[in-house]
Amino acid sequence: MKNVIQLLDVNKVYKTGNNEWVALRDVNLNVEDGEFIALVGPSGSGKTTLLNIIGLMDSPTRGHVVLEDKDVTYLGEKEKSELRNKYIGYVFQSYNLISFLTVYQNVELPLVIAGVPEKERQKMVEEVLQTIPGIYELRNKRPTQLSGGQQQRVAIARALVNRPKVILADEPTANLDINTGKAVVDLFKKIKDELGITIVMATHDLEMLKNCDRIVYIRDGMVERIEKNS
Ligand SMILES: Nc1ncnc2c1ncn2[C@@H]1O[C@H](COP(=O)(O)OP(=O)(O)OP(=O)(O)O)[C@@H](O)[C@H]1O
Repeated sequence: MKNVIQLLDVNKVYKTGNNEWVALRDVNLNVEDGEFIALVGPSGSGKTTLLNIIGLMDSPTRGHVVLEDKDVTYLGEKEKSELRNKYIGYVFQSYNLISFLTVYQNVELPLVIAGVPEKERQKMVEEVLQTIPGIYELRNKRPTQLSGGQQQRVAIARALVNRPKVILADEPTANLDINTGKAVVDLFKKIKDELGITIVMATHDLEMLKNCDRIVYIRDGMVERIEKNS
């Protein structure tokens, strides 16, 4: 199987004043095309830092990030942002929907930013609203009129709309009750199975691991162990 993401000896050191904090130490990880990976670890272990580095929102202090055979570690900002738009969809704990836009407009926004013509946008938004169960009928509502689970589904639709290769999800179930959280993880599994999209999800909730292919345990910025899910 082809690797979509490779992390090679990735280190991240944050400097604040005279203090240094090593957030990631020599992280090596390969993610295969179409895999569903969970990053698990306690608060402060480095999960968000790792997702930000994979998602080209932050750079490692040392080491390399390779996306589909291309070393992207030291690309310029412009190239990184182009890759981000075309390659990666993000899902956050707090949904990050824009409150004065409708569901439809929130999902459409990445396409507006990417300059996709209106006709094509309409087709792509309609398609993704139909792919994610239970949100098509909400398309004219605003985020504040939706439940947490519905908002997260809209955020997932927004992450999917530009047909990314990879979805990065940072604690996507943390604000949801257990059943709604499990439904969101089931949805990731469906997206992986039906669309072949690679998913990397950070979570500290061991109840959310059932659908994952591999579980990467992170502790103190290091990969402690990797387990295959049976
Ligand atoms: N910009 C920053 N400046 C300094 N230290 C930082 C910065 N961002 C993160 N850190 C530190 O790096 C460590 C890893 O943080 P990170 O957010 O990646 O952990 P996490 O596993 O995602 O935690 P949580 O589950 O609480 O979100 C933490 O100790 C954090 O305080």
